Amino acid sequence: MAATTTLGFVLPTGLSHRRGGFRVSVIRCSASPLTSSTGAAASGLVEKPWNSYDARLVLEDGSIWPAKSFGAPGTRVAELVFNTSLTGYQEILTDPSYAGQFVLMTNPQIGNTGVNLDDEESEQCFLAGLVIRSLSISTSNWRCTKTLADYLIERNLMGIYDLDTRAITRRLREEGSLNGVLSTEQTKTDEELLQIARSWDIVGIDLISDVSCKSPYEWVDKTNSEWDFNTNSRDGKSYKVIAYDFGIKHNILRRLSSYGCQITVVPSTFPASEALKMNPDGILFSNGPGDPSAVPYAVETVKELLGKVPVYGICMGHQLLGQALGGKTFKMKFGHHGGNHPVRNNRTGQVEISAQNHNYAVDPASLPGGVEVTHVNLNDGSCAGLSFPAMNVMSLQYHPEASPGPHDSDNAFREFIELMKRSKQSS
Ligand SMILES: NC(=O)CC[C@H](N)C(=O)O
Repeated sequence: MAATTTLGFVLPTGLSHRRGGFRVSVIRCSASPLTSSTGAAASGLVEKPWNSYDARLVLEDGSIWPAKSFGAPGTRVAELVFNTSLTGYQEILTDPSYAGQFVLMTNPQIGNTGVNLDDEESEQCFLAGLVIRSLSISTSNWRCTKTLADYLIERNLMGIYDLDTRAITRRLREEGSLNGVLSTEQTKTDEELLQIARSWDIVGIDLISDVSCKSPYEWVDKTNSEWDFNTNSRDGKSYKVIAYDFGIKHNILRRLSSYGCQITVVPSTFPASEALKMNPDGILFSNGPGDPSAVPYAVETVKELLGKVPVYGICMGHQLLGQALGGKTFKMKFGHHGGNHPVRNNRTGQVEISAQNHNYAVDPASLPGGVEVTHVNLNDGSCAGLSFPAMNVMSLQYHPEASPGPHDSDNAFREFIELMKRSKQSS
């Protein structure tokens, strides 16, 4: 049955939603603009120092969010997630784990520190677009080399503002993650965009192959000496580590390097047999985008390495390890994205405030005996870390390297060094 929308459109019949349960009508939602480029003097508002034009965010539940664009033009489909970090938008923009996603920042004002070359977490921006309430009218920071708007345009990345990010976040918390379409194309109707959002899915897609490096390389950069910390616990020894790049963030490599690791980064498809021939002291499985159950080849590689050498998994790496140990992963309602997630370290009883970015998790009930849940997310009780001492395995669902976020969990890098040291001594 065709349905009439609030705008008087008639939705094409057969526009049924794949998950069901959503309202069929298209609903236009609005947020009063915080800035204006037309009649600025008359209204008393400040003239914006960027070019903006109309844009829309259309969500698969039928809600339409008129907005202004400050980034690249175009039409993109992706999964919308919200991030509660107060700052660190540049690290978020360059975190390859966000491939296939739009990131909505809950902090209402973004852009005031601009961007710089040092805070990049990878060479590229892989996410599909940035959604914010308000773009800072002025940019001021001693490290700033460019405004956020110029950066997005240069990287052909979409960015929109002037929409009610608080209302959208509440919707995501209630309904769960939603697919959506961001568009600046006025020729496309709301219904066409809705159709695109509803016929796309992130589940079951291998997003790792697009973000992984194409050939092995050596990594040497440490954390800048001015900003390094936890330096007392270093023993000056060097450990040879192979880092599997499933979308690796540079700060994982900087922290490993600061702790004395000599690192070779290898592509996601690098054969386990070749990795073992390089005789590493340890192997790191990195973070990465998308559905961990959609990359069985990576799980196979992890399985082949288990028990041969100490291994450390971070986020996607943790999820691959969970599967390689015999467990299952599942999609969470809206995931964890932010720099303020409390995690309990079950071994010490201490609580760490952690940086997180994931939509999937390992189901601890699916894991075999002997695998220990070492960390628990205190917001929802989900599994945040694993250990399997018999095979020298450790993993975290979150980001001990921060960037952006607190450094409470940095000690996990020292634990990996200890694991490699003990294994070396006993062999
Ligand atoms: N940061 C990551 O490695 C993300 C892991 C995975 N893609 C998820 O969303 O759960």
